[in-house]
Amino acid sequence: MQRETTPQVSEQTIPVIDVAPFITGGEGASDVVRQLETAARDTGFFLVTGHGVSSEITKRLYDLARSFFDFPQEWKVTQGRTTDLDGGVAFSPIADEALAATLGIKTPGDYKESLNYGPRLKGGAWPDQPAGLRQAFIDYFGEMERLAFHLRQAFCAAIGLPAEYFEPSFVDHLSALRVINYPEQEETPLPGQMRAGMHTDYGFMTILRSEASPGGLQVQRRDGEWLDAPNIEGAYVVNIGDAFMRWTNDEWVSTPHRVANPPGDRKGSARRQSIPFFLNPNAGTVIECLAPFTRHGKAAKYDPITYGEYIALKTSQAFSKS
Ligand SMILES: O=C(O)CCC(=O)C(=O)O
Ligand SMILES: [Fe+2]
Repeated sequence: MQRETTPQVSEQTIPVIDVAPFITGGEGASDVVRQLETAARDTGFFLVTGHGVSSEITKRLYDLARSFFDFPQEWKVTQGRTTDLDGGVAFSPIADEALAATLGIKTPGDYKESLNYGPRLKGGAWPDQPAGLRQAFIDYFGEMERLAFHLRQAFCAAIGLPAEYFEPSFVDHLSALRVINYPEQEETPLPGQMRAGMHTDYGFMTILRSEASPGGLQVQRRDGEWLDAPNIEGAYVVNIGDAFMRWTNDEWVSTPHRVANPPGDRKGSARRQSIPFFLNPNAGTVIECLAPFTRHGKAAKYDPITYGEYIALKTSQAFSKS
């Protein structure tokens, strides 16, 4: 389904899509594919329900990460600070990262702290408390891999590619799982400082477990206005990343988003914890305009690049905030 014109801004919302008919292969699967495609072209953001992700595994990771963040700062900063272990953990303290730097915008570091893990990413030794933290990351990572597999297959159906087209790119994939704690803000943030500055995600797609809170996820519309992402219990927010946008010749969009500060009167009651899973292909994957996006005489906008080269560039930008 090819769209001829840019949608009117007023049509731009973040749809909620029940993906169960696609996953189970039932009636309505093609309707799911159509809804996903429309969302991926219009805002690049949608919520999914009917995804089959275990609520027990989600809750276990949420609760254990929360216990970790409750430990004193002096102890946390000694955890996961080396980078010599595949599948280790990395702790990133408040203001360590400024996401807006990836868009060339200079801001103070984001008002958040996070725990980061990927089976093929380097990190440090896991803390011995809270017990079960590592296993909770591993189990949730598995849940995300399963949902991501179904979504990739649906994307292939939407684009007109064989269902398994992307699978070689996800052998030994470089995906990352992050739990983010946005603490209550006792003090007024520095000028320009946000919970997470405006950015796009780097990779293929992100699957986010969000949380309703004053000061939450906002998505930028084409006219520059910010939409609050809806919060639906048990739903996941999915968005297209830059690498996939490039793969589709910019037809599927990676949309800027940010996490707003809580309003002044809610500073002390606005802790928020989110869990993004960044789905990334393996380093050798060549990102090169997919054939269906050069139909009708359209030219590929970008040269081929390996994902390894691409991610190295993006990451170095995010951590150079001075
Ligand atoms: O916490 C959120 O809701 C979004 C975080 C985010 O966009 C990111 O870490 O890339
Ligand atoms: Fe993001």
